[in-house]
Amino acid sequence: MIATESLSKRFPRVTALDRLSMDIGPGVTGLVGANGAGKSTLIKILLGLSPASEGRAEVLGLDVATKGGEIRERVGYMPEHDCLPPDVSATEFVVHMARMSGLPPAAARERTADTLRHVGLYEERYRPIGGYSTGMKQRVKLAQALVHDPDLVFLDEPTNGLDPVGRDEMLGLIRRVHTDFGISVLVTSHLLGELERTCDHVVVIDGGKLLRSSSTSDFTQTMATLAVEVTDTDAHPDGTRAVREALAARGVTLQATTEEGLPGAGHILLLEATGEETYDLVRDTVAELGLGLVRMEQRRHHISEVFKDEPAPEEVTAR
Ligand SMILES: Nc1ncnc2c1ncn2[C@@H]1O[C@H](COP(=O)(O)OP(=O)(O)OP(=O)(O)O)[C@@H](O)[C@H]1O
Repeated sequence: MIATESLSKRFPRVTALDRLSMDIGPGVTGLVGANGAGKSTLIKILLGLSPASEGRAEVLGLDVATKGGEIRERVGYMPEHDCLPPDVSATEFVVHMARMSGLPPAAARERTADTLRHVGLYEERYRPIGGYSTGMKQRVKLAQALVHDPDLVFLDEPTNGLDPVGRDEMLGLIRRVHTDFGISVLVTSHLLGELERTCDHVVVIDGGKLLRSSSTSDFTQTMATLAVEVTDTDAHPDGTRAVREALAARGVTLQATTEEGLPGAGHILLLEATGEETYDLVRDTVAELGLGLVRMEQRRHHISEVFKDEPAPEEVTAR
């Protein structure tokens, strides 16, 4: 679907992409990187909107340097920032975008209604966009990216500005773009955790360089960290320590880091989760010690935190 070969983009003061080589197949792929990693720059080059300084890239087998127009006919794009006209309705806007991509009027109206229904905006479709919530605006942006039935969509930070429920809904919608319509997706985020749940494949970039490109299952195996926080009791005045010792005796790998927990509770224990059985083991251990479980959650990693110590590979093509 997407292939880049030693792709670089240099601005006068910054190298936004640095010899990036990767190969992305069909399905839902996450492009993860901290702010400024080069995600939006890569998307603009892949759409043929901005020239690369060096190297080459193909989207759907088309060279981005010469076939930008054809690429944009077959690829949908949801930009990161708010770019919606406030005084028109979702229907008017999406019909307009469908017409811009070449659909005749009747087909544009029909596809708009279908797409707005799919993104969950059907009831609200005649209200002006200016009165929409952030989540609704993100859905309009998603709808306009899908309306011309592309083979592939680029979604730039679609969960930005959303609360946890809105994020989950958007991630579910993105998954269905692929499962219901067979459209492949490249979705960017600065949170690896949320893409783990949605994507088949994850590409991580940092400072414009490729850090890693692998299937999501490979990631989750190495990344599943469980954060556990317990209360103290008279019998166990340092509850965290008691749990740590009991879990270590049961063969659970504990990570060195601890951090402050909620007021009144102990410190946070970080441990490696190998699967559902780790959750059961923690719950049973805490109960046997007579402690209260304040929280047990899978850690959502901030990408810069996870990868800051890893050396960047010279050139990696993983797929
Ligand atoms: N037109 C431009 N002129 C100069 N520098 C730019 C330009 N566009 C991007 N950059 C720089 O290139 C680097 C990569 O930016 P880019 O927008 O691609 O990052 P990003 O990963 O998409 O992050 P964000 O999510 O914050 O947009 C940044 O240092 C940015 O300041």
